[in-house]
Amino acid sequence: MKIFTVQQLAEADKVTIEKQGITSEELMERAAGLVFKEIHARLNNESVPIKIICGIGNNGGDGLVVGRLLIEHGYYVSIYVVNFTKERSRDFLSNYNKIKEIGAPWPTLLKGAEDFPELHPKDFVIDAIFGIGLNRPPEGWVADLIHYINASGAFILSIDMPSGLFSTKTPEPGDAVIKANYTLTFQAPKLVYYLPKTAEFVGNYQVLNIGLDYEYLAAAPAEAQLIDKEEAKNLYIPRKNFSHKGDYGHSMIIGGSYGKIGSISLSAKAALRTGAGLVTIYSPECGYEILQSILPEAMVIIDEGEKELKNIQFEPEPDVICFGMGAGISAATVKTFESLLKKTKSPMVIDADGLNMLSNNKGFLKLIPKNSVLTPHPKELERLLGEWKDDFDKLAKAKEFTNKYEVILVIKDAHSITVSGDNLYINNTGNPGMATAGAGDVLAGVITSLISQKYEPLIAAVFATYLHGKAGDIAASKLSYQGMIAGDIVDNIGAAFLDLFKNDDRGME
Ligand SMILES: NC(=O)C1=CN([C@@H]2O[C@H](COP(=O)(O)OP(=O)(O)OC[C@H]3O[C@@H](n4cnc5c(N)ncnc54)[C@H](OP(=O)(O)O)[C@@H]3O)[C@@H](O)[C@H]2O)[C@H](O)CC1
Ligand SMILES: [K+]
Repeated sequence: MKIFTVQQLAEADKVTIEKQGITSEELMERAAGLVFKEIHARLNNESVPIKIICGIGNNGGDGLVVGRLLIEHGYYVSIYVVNFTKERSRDFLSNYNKIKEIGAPWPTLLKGAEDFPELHPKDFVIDAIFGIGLNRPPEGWVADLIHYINASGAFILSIDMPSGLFSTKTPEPGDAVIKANYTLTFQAPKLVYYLPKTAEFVGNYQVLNIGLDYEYLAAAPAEAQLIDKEEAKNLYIPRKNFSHKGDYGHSMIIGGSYGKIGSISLSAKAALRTGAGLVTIYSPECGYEILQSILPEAMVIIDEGEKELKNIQFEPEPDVICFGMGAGISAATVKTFESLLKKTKSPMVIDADGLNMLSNNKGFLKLIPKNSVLTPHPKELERLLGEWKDDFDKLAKAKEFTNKYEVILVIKDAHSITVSGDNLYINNTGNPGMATAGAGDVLAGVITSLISQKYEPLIAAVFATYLHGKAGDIAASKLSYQGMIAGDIVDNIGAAFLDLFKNDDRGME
């Protein structure tokens, strides 16, 4: 699903009104009508006190429409208007008048802290103060009102955006931003729903399709792509009936050191479970017996170093090399990594200590084969890119980095983001149970395996991140967030593939 900028959504609004021959008020009625429908379906005429806090723009207008429809359906509703200015949007005003037309009392005007409504933990608060029109931080008593709503303990449903949350910057601690339990948003999710410092304000969310002009949206370049099952399914390459292991490539997993052999075994097992034809593990000598006994499906080549990699030499050349898990950063390992980078021509996957070595030796960056996939977690990313001001600055720096070195970055987080040039792919699978040792090693193995099966490196990165998260979700559904470990992610990669085609007649082919 495409994620658009606020400017694109405003433009889509205009185009829709023109092409569909409707008024902006009709579009508001349509959009807010969908919000009402969702609330009605959930509350099912329950007699919960509903308090709608409206601004004076179109977000407030949405709040008024929702209020009118709820009143007409017999709900117990109080509507408030935050009077931070005398200005009113046109569609706000016409819907303000409609409240009177249905015989309901006028909304209560809030002019300062003395007017704040009483709020109780059992109330259902609808936040319609600011939407995507926010253009400066809320101040004074309006900011206090936002803090007051947050502190009430009531259930908060935000319309379109939690009020006070900008679409292009992250709040500072203490800023006035509604902390929603749920957000109902129009047409497309917003980038801030997925970033570490902003997602917490959004709560759970749902996207309501308000029928904005399809042609405009299809042609508009996406700010980012959200990767869900539909998108992931389109990336899948079916396996041929007449094929052999050579068709699915040879992955080589290089890494490990004394006490950290488990990491490469997880990557290798993940590569096998993702469908690689052949997997070779290249390890220090101390890994030989361990790896041969725990993973009979993999071949093992050992380095001359007993406890660490010292002189990486192998034959034949694999289709793809994954480097770094558990490798350590000793001087000898750094040196042999440098020569590996110099002699490798095809895209690599670089993870963990491989990334640390790149950060410590920035001169290595230009040696990375084009189109390689780097998979840093936030700390590793910071070492690579330097400090950033906020999540937006981080993404700008990441784009610059991938452009400069012609590589692909998978920024691992709750919503991992794959960055390639100016393109962002936001993953929508995964869960907090995956914050566990070895989960990253598994991801590196999945990406490697897909590249060996001739997926383009960018597609491999995006698809692997989806599958890895889905495998984690399936593992968590059986074992809990706490009880799952990285090996369980590996064990459910197959189920993640099957899930792609659940309820689909075509099956996996
Ligand atoms: N296509 C769609 O997605 C549709 C969206 N709808 C809804 O419309 C809002 C956006 O409405 P808009 O009127 O543009 O803006 P807001 O309601 O978010 O804000 C209103 C005005 O408030 C002023 N403002 C901004 N920041 C502050 C602040 N910190 N303090 C005080 N005032 C502020 C600003 O006006 P100024 O002239 O004062 O600058 C805003 O314009 C969208 O989110 C949806 O809810 C439609 O209903 C349907 C289609
Ligand atoms: K809002």
